[in-house]
Order: sequence, then C-alpha cells, then structure tokens
Amino acid sequence: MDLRKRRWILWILLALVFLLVNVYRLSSAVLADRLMAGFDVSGAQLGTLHASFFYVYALLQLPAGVLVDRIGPRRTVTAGCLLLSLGAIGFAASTGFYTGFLTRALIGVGGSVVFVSIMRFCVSWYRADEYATMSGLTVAIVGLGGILAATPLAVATDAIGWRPVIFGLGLSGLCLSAGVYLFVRDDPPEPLYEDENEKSVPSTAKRQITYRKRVARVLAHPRTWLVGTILFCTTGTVTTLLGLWGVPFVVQTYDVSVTTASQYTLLGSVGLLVGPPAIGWLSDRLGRRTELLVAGSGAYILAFLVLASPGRQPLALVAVAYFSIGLLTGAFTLGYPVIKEQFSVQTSGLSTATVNCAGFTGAAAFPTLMGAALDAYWTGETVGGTRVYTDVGYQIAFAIAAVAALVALLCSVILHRTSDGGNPEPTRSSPAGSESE
Ligand SMILES: N[C@@H](Cc1c[nH]cn1)C(=O)NCC(=O)O
Repeated sequence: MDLRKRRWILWILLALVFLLVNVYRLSSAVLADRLMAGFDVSGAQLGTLHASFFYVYALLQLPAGVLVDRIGPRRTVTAGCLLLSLGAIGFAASTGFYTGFLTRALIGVGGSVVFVSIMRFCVSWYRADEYATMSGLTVAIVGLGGILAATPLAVATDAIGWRPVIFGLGLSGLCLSAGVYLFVRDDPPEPLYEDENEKSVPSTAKRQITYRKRVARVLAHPRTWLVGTILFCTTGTVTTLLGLWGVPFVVQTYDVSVTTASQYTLLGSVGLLVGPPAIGWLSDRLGRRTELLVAGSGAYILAFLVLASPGRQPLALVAVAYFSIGLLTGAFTLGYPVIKEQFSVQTSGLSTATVNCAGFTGAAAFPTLMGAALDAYWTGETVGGTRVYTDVGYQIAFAIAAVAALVALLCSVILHRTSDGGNPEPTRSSPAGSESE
C-alpha cells in the first residue's frame, strides 16, 4: 500500500485509542449520578475518583516520554491500551470506592502514554511542515471525546446501563491494542520523502550523546518552561471551563436547566474539534508558529474577559466566548511543534511529554484555584446539594482565567522575540543523530 495512505490508516488506529482515553476521562459528568449510586460514594469521593485520572496522567507524562523515546510508539501504545482497557473492565465490575479508584487510576496509567506516542509517530511518518496540522488533528480528538462523552454516552447508558457501556469500551480497547501491535510501525519501511532534509527520521537512529544528557537539556531549556507555562495556563483554564465550572456558571447566572447549559460546553468542545487542526494547518501553510501563538493568546484573554466582565452578558455572547475558548486551544497546540523543533528527534517524546505534563498540572490546579474564588463568594445556599455562587464569584473566577491567559500571552511574546521567528526551520525534523538543543 502507498505509504502516504498507510500512515493515515495507522494514525486513525492510534487516534481511536486516544478517543477512548478521552471518553473515559470526560465521562464523569454524565455518569456522576450512576457512579455515586453504583459505588455508594459522596460527591467529594466522586471528585477524588474523577481527579485520580488527571493526577496519574500528569505524573506519568515524563516516564511516558522516556518510554516512547526508548521503545517506540507501537509497543508503548499497545501496552498502554491494554492497561487502560483492563482498567475499564475492572471499573465496570467495581462496586466500591477503592476498587473504583484503583481501576480508574489504571485507566489513567494506560492512557498517559497515548498522546505522546502519537506525537512521536507523527515525527517519523509526517514532514515537519505537516506536524502542526497533525498535532492539531490529534488534539481535536479531545474535542470529539468531549462530544461523545456527552449526549451519546448519556443515551447509551440510559439504554443499556453504564456498566455494559464501559465494559464494551474496555473490550473494544483490547481489540484496538491487538490492532496497534499488529499493524502500527514506528517508522516507515523506506523514506517517505526524497529530500534528505525532509525524510522521516528513524526512531532507532544512532544516539550520539547519552539520553540522560538529553533529559537534562530538555528540562533546563528556557523554551521548555515557556511552552510549559503556556500549556499550564491554557490547558488548565479550558479544561476547568468545559469540564467543571462552565455548566454551573450558565445554570446559576442565567437560570436555565443543566441540559441547556451543557449545550454551551458542547460548543466549546466543537471549538476544540475545529480549532486545533485549522490553526495547525494554517501554521504549516504560513510557516509561522509564534505569531499565531501571540494572536491566539490575545484573543483568549478577550474571551475570558467577556465572562469576567461585570453585569450579565447576553447568552449569545457567552456562547461565542465558550466556542472561542475551545477554538483558540488550537493556537496553544502550536506549543507542541515549537518544542519538537527545539530538540532532536531522539528526545521528542520526552520534550512533548514535559510540556504536556505542565498542561495537565494546570488541569489539576485551576479547578481548585477557581473553586476557591467561588467559595469565597458563596451565597450560603445549596440547591440539590450544589452550592449556589454569586455573579461576583464567577467574575473573579473567570478573571483568574483571564490573568492566566495574560501570562500565556507574555510567554508567547517572549517565545516569539527570542527566536528567529520561532517558526519551522527550513530543515524538517532534526536529522537523525544530530542535536539541536
Ligand atoms: N494540551 C492539551 C489540550 C487540551 C486537553 N484538554 C483540553 N485541552 C492536550 O490535548 N493534550 C493532549 C493530551 O495528553 O490529552
């Protein structure tokens, strides 16, 4: 089969595994009532159960990066998918908090390796000026997962119950794991491109300096910290809006039902589905990265300022803000190509994983930070066990997100000004065995 067609089939296979990861990680909202009843847990315990995935995910990013650099994406995703599917089957069979916690954590362990492995696969199978598009397409799977984990998951669990649904997803994961092992290859069997600089780079390329030194260079490089801070601020705020406070804000401020409010977060997921591939594609076509990062950060601040401004904005404007916040995630996704282009191919798993770890640390930190602001302005009332917050509380919570977006803008400006454009270099992925750090 033509290698250019084959790489798409392989990417889709890997993307299906990443889709499973995202359905699991975003499923708690829809399954909340059933999980509380099924595991006999309180709201706080359910929160811990949900968060266990993110803590494990963030903690394991660095080991995941090292693993994929060492053994390649095929074996890493096969093992990851196997573990997360066994975790899902165990979760479906759990009846108590501890088994629920452990099996959900196992889903996090297996899931933690998938995104960095796909990014490493793309380094070998795609040109550098296709990499931003591929990063965007891969991040779009997060948006697709958000959409599937909403109404379709709710309909499926209503029809057959949550345990059979999760069990079925676990079984399909086992099949996918076998598919990845049988069909995916870490590198194309022959170079995909004629130009020496454009050919894909074997993941088994000869190492000239020790991996330990490469790790030290990645961790010490200012760009790692700049991109890491951008992802900390933006992944943190977008996941907190779409995954946590976005629905209560609309319900409590505009007095609409949860179903109506969830359509606004759904719009955010649609933005996340469309924005990263579109902005990634634009970046590859224009040969520009950091300019788009700067512009995207500026617009991201504005979107949060709409939500943070005093008075109640029209719901249509709130809808535009939610959609834009998802869409603009595409600009921050350019952090992955920026960091990949900074380091050699042999360290690309680790460099991607390091900045992704920062993103998910943000996803763990911002819910608490914004929640603390909301608690400080709590009305004192609870409805159906849920605290009712004031408009001022929400404005301050969103102002925190706007300040985080400002920090992302400052880092983007520094990235832009400290690079020769910060854009894809004329050479594609750094040639095998060379060091660009
Ligand atoms: N940088 C994030 C973007 C994101 C995730 N959720 C909301 N935004 C990302 O997609 N990382 C990849 C991953 O590991 O899931």
